Amino acid sequence: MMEKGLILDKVVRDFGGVRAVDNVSLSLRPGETLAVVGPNGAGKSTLVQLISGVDRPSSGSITLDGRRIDRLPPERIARLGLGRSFQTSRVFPAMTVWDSVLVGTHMQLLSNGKSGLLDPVREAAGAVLSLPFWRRRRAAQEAAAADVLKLFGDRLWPRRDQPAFSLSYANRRRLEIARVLASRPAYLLLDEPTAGMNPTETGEMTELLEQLPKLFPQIGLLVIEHKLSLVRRIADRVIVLNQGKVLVEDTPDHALDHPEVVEAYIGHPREGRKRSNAHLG
Ligand SMILES: Nc1ncnc2c1ncn2[C@@H]1O[C@H](COP(=O)(O)OP(=O)(O)OP(=O)(O)O)[C@@H](O)[C@H]1O
Repeated sequence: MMEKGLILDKVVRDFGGVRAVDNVSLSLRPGETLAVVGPNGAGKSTLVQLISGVDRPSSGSITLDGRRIDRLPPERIARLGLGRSFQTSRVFPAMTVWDSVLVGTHMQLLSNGKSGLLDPVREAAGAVLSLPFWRRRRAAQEAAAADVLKLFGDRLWPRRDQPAFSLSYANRRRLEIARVLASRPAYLLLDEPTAGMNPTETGEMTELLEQLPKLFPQIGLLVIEHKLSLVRRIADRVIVLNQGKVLVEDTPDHALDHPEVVEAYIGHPREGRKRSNAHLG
């Protein structure tokens, strides 16, 4: 039977003499939020690149819903249902907020298509002649785009006609997440979603991430994040990486209060939870 989930089995990535990812096994199931944390150089970014197909493991395997993906290019992996955001925002600068999110809804069509491609003649005819199938689909896409933009409160919806380049840094990051959400991925990989955000913006993003499993109950969320207070709030499970290896895998409180984890983060074992919280959020 097909095993549902994103599954890494003994994944290794060597760069010359440096083993950036060392025998990492993990699984993310539909409906689950998994956070991956670790100090600088732990291998988090390399892991993201491997899962999303930007880089290939030196050994080991990665499967998505039973299908090997570790030799597939990123766009194929995206069409199989893995959406991702980047550490720095990657939006189309001249496109409006609205059109950017509509592009996301279009990605969903591609991943639903059997071959991953739409019939160009039918599509062109639909658009030029405004055929019923095309109008119906367009209306559904517009409704989906509006729903996703409204998830971000008044941050994006009132700015929907603005080009992405005119947005603040935080709004560009929100837009990137909105676009990938609009593609309705089965699994969503968020690479430091609050990087560069101030405490208010981080708080809003935390609330949104808390809401996502309620809004999209089947989505599997994999979040790479430095802010451990956010991780404590959103994650069902936490994997702590250190020097490429899985140091601990547990519930947030157990994982983040584990003495080895505290030591890996701050260089010495902590003396009490209160003190560790000051460092570990
Ligand atoms: N392309 C590369 N060539 C050589 N070494 C690399 C390469 N990419 C990563 N590394 C090394 O692999 C190790 C893990 O790096 P990685 O960027 O994955 O860690 P990280 O946990 O994402 O760190 P940070 O939190 O600082 O982003 C580091 O020692 C890094 O120097």
